[in-house]
Amino acid sequence: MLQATNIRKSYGDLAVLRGVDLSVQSAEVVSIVGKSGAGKSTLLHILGTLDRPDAGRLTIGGEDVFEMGNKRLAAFRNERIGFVFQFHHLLPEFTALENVCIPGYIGKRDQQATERRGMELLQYLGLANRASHKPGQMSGGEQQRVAVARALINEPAIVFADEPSGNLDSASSQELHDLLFRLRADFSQSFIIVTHNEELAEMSDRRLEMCDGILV
Ligand SMILES: Nc1ncnc2c1ncn2[C@@H]1O[C@H](COP(=O)(O)OP(=O)(O)OP(=O)(O)O)[C@@H](O)[C@H]1O
Repeated sequence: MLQATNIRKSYGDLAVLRGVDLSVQSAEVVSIVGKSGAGKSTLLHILGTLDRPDAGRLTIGGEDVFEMGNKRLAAFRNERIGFVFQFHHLLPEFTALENVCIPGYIGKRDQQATERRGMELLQYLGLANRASHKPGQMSGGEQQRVAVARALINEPAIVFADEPSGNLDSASSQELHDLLFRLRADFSQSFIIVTHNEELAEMSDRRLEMCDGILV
């Protein structure tokens, strides 16, 4: 599903990524841990095509992403990649359903089909009765599940999550972690998750550690 080879990135004299290799299969959940400043977010942004490396190759679903121009890459990102961040970044003036559907609207997908899938996802996540609520009317755990539905609306090849439970209490964290594994089981969804949560890292198929600019 994803193959990264010899990914390198420096900021000035600071070599943050020194040749990262990673391959992720369909329906695989991979966690990346490591101390603060180790380069985890830098790597996740590059694998998620939000940033370009200084060197290295990345294929997602067989497509060589850094060979694409910016416009094509933006369309590819919209269609094939989902993101879940620590802070859900929902738009406060839109309902839960509208927030979930935004990547579908941006990708100019059929509006009715997008909204039908959005409702199905909210139902799957136990949020059907929150569809017309705005983020401010929902709990932190509910908002983060809406963000997960938004990540899934375009049926991405892979979902990247940066500290997805970092801002949740322990019960909501547990619920979110269970949800990720349910999505893997039911939809063969692949995830790459940066986390400081050891419980989540231990549940994953592989727990990798960023250390001296490489993954071990
Ligand atoms: N745009 C940038 N310009 C310069 N230096 C940067 C930039 N982004 C990150 N860095 C530096 O690169 C290193 C890796 O940062 P990164 O955010 O990837 O670490 P991290 O492992 O995700 O840390 P944390 O666990 O604290 O989120 C840090 O030393 C950081 O200060």
